[in-house]
Amino acid sequence: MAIKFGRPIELRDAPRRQTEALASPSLDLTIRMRRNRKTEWARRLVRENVLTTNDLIWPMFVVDGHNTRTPVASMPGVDRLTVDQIVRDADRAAKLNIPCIALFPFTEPSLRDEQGSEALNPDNLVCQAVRAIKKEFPDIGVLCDVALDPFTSHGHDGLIEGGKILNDETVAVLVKQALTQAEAGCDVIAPSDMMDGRIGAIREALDDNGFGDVQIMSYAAKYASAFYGPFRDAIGSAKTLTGDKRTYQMDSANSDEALREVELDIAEGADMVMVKPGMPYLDIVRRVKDTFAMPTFVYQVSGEYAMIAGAAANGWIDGERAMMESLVGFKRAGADGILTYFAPQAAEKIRAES
Ligand SMILES: NCc1[nH]cc(CCC(=O)O)c1CC(=O)O
Ligand SMILES: [Mg+2]
Repeated sequence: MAIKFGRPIELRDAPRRQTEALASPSLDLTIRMRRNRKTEWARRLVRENVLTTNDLIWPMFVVDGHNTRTPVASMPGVDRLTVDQIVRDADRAAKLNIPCIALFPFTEPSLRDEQGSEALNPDNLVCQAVRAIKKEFPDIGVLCDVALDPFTSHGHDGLIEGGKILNDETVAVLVKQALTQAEAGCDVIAPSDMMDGRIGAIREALDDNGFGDVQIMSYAAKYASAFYGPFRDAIGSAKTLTGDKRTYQMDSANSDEALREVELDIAEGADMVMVKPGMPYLDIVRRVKDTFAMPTFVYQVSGEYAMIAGAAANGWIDGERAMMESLVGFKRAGADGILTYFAPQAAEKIRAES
């Protein structure tokens, strides 16, 4: 229906109501969009997208020690947790009906080396946390990040030689890291490293080693982003990172390239794909969902969290409303689920409103 001056063109020549000269100007509108917004019940009735707790994946930071929660300065409200505290928050996640949690370690600097060897230690923090969570709460999903940056002295996701990140050599290590995590009981392997070919290599190794049921969520379209800053504080790689990650993570100017990345990861065996970061890349989420109809996830990363939480802490925005608006925005863009540090707060809000 075409509209001209507020009247459908089809009605252009229909007789208009005779309005006497009114004190206030009255537009002769057939269509008034505001009718559907007039009350809360009407808004609820026409609402197109809903955020539920089923949409949330809660990322957590693990640190060595006992019974300690250490705040991450650049992520107000987020702590690094010792394994016992991780189990406590897993309990909270279960009670809030959050389906899945994601684990990231803060590795002791003395355990970091050029090769990221600690990634392959079956008793590293992530593996300890996975075992502890799975023992208490076998029904909650546990997702583990595959990449070397929490374990390398240089803070890169892969092996380096002469300043260059090696692709194929790194993939061989990532495969071992994934097997180590699967052995510990991880449900979802989530490679965030952006090496080429790692999804296929990990899928094959999982299948060959009796882990055919372990899922892969690929960080398929992951951009080189300034929004990862607070995360690097949280895992302690911000200070040590040499250079940037632009030779392996995507250029933020690109969109078609994201589709090629996602297509390859699907072909290599990814069960779910992810776009990261979130808010500046909603167009990518929409294209990926429309093109592939895959379970599509989005990561609202640390810098996005920090922007909202930081502004809210200063009283500059209503943090709770900004949080919910940003999260439903991901649903509107086509995401099936969201990795977000707001997961517990959002779940509590959803529960309070239902
Ligand atoms: N493999 C690293 C990794 N896995 C998840 C994040 C970022 C998450 C966030 O910022 O919240 C990063 C950062 C990076 O690539 O440097
Ligand atoms: Mg790729």
